[in-house]
Amino acid sequence: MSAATANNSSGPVLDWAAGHGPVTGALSATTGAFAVATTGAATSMPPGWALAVGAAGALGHTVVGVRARAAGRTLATRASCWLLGAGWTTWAMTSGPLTWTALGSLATLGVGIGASARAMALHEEAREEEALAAAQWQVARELSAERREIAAEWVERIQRVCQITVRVLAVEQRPTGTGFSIDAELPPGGATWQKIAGESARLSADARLPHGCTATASPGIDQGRVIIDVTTVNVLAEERTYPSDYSPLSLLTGIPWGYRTNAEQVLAHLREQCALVVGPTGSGKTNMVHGILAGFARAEDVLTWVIDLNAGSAGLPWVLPALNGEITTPDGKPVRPGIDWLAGTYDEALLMLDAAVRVAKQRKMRYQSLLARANTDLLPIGPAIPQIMLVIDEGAEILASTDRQMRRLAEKILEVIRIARAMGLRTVLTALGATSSVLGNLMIRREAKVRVALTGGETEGMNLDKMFPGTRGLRVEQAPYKGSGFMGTPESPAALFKAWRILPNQIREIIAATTALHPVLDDVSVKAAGPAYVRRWDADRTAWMRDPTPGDRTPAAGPTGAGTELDLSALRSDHPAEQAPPEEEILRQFRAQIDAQFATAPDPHTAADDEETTPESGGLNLSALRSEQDSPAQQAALALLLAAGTEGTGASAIARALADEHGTTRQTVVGWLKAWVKDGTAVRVGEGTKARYVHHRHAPEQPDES
Ligand SMILES: Nc1ncnc2c1ncn2[C@@H]1O[C@H](COP(=O)(O)OP(=O)(O)OP(=O)(O)O)[C@@H](O)[C@H]1O
Repeated sequence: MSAATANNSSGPVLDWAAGHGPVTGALSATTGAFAVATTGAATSMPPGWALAVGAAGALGHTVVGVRARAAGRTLATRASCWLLGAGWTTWAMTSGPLTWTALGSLATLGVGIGASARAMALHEEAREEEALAAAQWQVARELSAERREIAAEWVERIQRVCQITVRVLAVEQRPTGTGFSIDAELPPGGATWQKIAGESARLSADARLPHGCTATASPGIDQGRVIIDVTTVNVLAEERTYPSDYSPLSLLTGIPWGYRTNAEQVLAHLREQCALVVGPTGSGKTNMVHGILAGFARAEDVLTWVIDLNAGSAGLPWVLPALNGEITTPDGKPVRPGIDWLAGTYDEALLMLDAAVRVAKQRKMRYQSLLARANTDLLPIGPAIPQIMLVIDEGAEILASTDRQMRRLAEKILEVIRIARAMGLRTVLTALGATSSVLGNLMIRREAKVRVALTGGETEGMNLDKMFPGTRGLRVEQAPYKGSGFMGTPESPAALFKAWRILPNQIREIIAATTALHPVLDDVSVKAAGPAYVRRWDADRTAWMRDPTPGDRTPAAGPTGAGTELDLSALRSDHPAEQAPPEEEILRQFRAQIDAQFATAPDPHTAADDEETTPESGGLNLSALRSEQDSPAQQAALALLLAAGTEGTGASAIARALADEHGTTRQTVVGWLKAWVKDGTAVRVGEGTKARYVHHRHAPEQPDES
């Protein structure tokens, strides 16, 4: 009976597990012992029973304590309470518990237990923490046991497959749980990381990795080390949209073009390199070009010029929403196109390439002193002197063409590639196939080392060995998904990758988000590029973009629905009542075009200022100027004003720059500047001889728009 009572932890006396404080704990031990002793004496219980009660109490406590994860030393104290109590009980039962000696000794025992328990309370707290740390250490130990297991497995595998005995220094597991990386030391005697890289396919097969997962080797911290990245989850199979972080990028720190099998971004470093993107029809090439243009749009030191002779389809989604005034910045201002120039026709492409060659040559001459000062032969590219990235869709096919006209374009493309590296003009060429006419070209082989092969499951014309010479173990079947393939750069050896999916809506979002980021072409380059550049958004030059061939457009449903595209005649009739009056709509679109033409977004006049927009009232005076005085000289002057950035410029400087080509006098320029200040296009800053004019985009504060 007593033993049963002792084992019953919910009993009134023997309940040690119910959160005793130091005193009640001791009391409960002593009173419990007293109760058993009195009961035992009264019922003539044999003294051995009491000992059994104590032992049972101690045992019960240990079990409960273990369940409650009490610290080891606390358990010992609790158990000893029981054993002490049990010893007293045995003695008292034999000598009679109600003697003073017996009671006094029980009280002493209780106090002793109480004191010990008080000390224990403090100790317990510290001990709990210690225990927690120990538990964590245990987890870490188990983790490193897992790492040790991975290390042992791969040392053995590399030995068996590559006949190289490496020593693993570290195993890092990816937080995303998609695989791990092994940092290993190569054995002395000439083993290289390339030898392991060459056996990638066999290692992957040996490890029975899922499809799309690889074990790839790359150089370690020095030539005696190797990093082996093992992917265990196939991230290439899933569709990932272009990251929604549109923060500014720089060409100098690399532009992300997609992600690797370990879900890490892969960067293209294009300050000196050209790029070649090969992808057969349906592989996701157009989508990838959009991803590339998105990256360039985010770069503060890049202006993108696009040539796409397939009706400009690669570039149109980056231009039309801005040209048509369909989108605005978050604060309601019109936006600049996401690219700086789009050539969709042969003639426009020729103009662009000629301008590019002139820019390269002029930069070389005019920036001599800058190069000398900076002690470099590479033009210091930045927001003030941006790099021009020429993206030529199916450019490789232009290079391979035997057509006489195409050969002219090809020669100019090759000239840009050949002469313009130091001066900050580089190309991204796409190709339908990695044909020998593309890769056989020495200039491409030498200058275009940023390479992408989009396979999308296509095996035809996919000569990966030629695309990525020196890299073995790449197999087309590893990348059967659209938008996936291989990418290699001088910084990042060729390996599996996938481009992000990007849809027209996101392109529009990026155009709006990056409009203020785009640099302005430097003065030297604007002058070199000449009217061909300054007038690139002219109505006659962009007429092809506005060709109303149905279905040949981006999904351009504008804010007012049907009729918002640039079919101006359509705007004059049949308007639903809720639409803006046709005149306003026409003017709004006209403004947007002109704004885009001069790359002058944001428009100082919002749609609400429509009374300002009639030519008579000045409005966006560029419109008025277009009709009355739309001269190349004036456009060049405006371009110079823009190019002058926050520094601004003056009438004399502009007149000097225009004198040779246009014969413009200072007096004329003064007249223009005054008109521009009046209509808000320019802001006059400084006084007296320090007075200068700043384009409103670069003005310290937006000018008052009234
Ligand atoms: N990165 C990607 N992720 C997921 N799906 C993609 C990706 N890229 C492309 N796709 C899919 O593949 C289809 C074809 O893509 P895209 O039009 O870019 O290919 P393409 O090679 O340019 O073909 P075409 O030359 O016929 O236009 C897309 O409609 C889309 O469904």
